[in-house]
Amino acid sequence: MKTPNERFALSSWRGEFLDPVEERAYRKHVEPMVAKHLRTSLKVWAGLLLSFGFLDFIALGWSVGFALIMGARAISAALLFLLGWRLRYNPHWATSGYAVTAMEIVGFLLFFLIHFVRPDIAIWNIGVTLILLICLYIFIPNRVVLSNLAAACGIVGTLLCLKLLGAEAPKLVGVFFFMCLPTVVGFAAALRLQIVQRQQFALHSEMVEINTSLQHEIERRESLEVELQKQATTDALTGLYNRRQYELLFHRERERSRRLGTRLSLCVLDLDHFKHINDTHGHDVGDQVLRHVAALFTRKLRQTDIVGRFGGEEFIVLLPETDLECAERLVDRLRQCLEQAPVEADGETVHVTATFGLTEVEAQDGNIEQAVKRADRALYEGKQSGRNRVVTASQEGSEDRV
Ligand SMILES: Nc1nc2c(ncn2[C@@H]2O[C@H](COP(=O)(O)OP(=O)(O)OP(=O)(O)O)[C@@H](O)[C@H]2O)c(=O)[nH]1
Repeated sequence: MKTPNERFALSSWRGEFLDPVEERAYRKHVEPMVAKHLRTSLKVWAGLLLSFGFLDFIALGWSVGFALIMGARAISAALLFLLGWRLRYNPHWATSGYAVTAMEIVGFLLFFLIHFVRPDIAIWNIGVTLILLICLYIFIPNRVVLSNLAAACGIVGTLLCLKLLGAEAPKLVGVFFFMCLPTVVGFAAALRLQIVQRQQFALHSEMVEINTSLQHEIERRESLEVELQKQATTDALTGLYNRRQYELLFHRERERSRRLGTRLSLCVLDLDHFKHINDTHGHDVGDQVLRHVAALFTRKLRQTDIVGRFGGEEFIVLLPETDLECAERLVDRLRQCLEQAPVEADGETVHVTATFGLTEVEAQDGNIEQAVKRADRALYEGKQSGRNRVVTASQEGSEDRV
């Protein structure tokens, strides 16, 4: 794993990232903006080329020389427009810099023609070359190496043209130094700009990475919180509410039924001879039976009914908006369902029954314990009188239902 300093190290003379992966990422990042600016620059370049033809016409009139220069201008402008159009579909050409470098070299070659057709404006031609040299570093975005190459073509070509037109060595040396000046200035400015832009990109990338890892950390902590919350409120084996959570839900439901004046019933149930199931079929099968019971009750009851596991093989069901009579019918249906739905576990069929103790939550019940105690008493009676039955706890005593 590279450190940020290694990843974002820059070449001091190319002004590009030494790491090719980072350089590619940077170019991709700036591609749309660079391609847009380059397209505008190419249009301006082509417009200037064509409009300067007017000066040639004033100097040369309708002549072979004018036709040659205008032809060269028209070819250059057409190539510039073509490149601008292709950039729309290949925006990476802008950041790679090769296409525009080739265009500049072709442009220089056509420009050299003017030296021969209009030797009368040699000083003007050299002046324009000086401006072109500095423009190169703007036209080839983010690639000073390629700008240097195009500038070298421009300088060597201009000197060659002047030599062919008979310029002496001192003049050539003077022009050479003169042309080096904008080249050095353009190179230094572009290199500095390139380095600063890439440094900004490096900072931006680091920020994005830090943000992303922070986001992941937040998500991890959120899911951990959800998991902890689940562990704190539910029973790991059955997924039902545990005793602690059940007490909170009981209080909420009791308050609601008091406020709305509705009835609330509570049922405690205990599987019959569960120890025997464990001893005969093993603890794993016993666990499967507990899960089966939890799933069956959750499926058969309403969404508003609340099922919990109070530990061991004891379950509790809270039935909002249900009076004792309705609750008794409903719980007896549950009892029958359980009796008629044996558990298929590890190739064995295990018949399960349960005994249910039922009570209605009363106004004077301060907490769940009082209601559970009544239901437990009824449950105990049910166990005593033969199991697999619903026993209702009432003020006077308990009523049996088998
Ligand atoms: N497999 C399994 N067994 C459990 C779990 N919790 C408690 N038990 C077992 O449940 C059995 C409860 O046995 P008892 O309290 O004697 O009750 P019982 O055998 O159902 O008898 P009655 O309630 O009188 O019908 C014990 O053997 C416990 O070990 C559990 O999470 N998984």
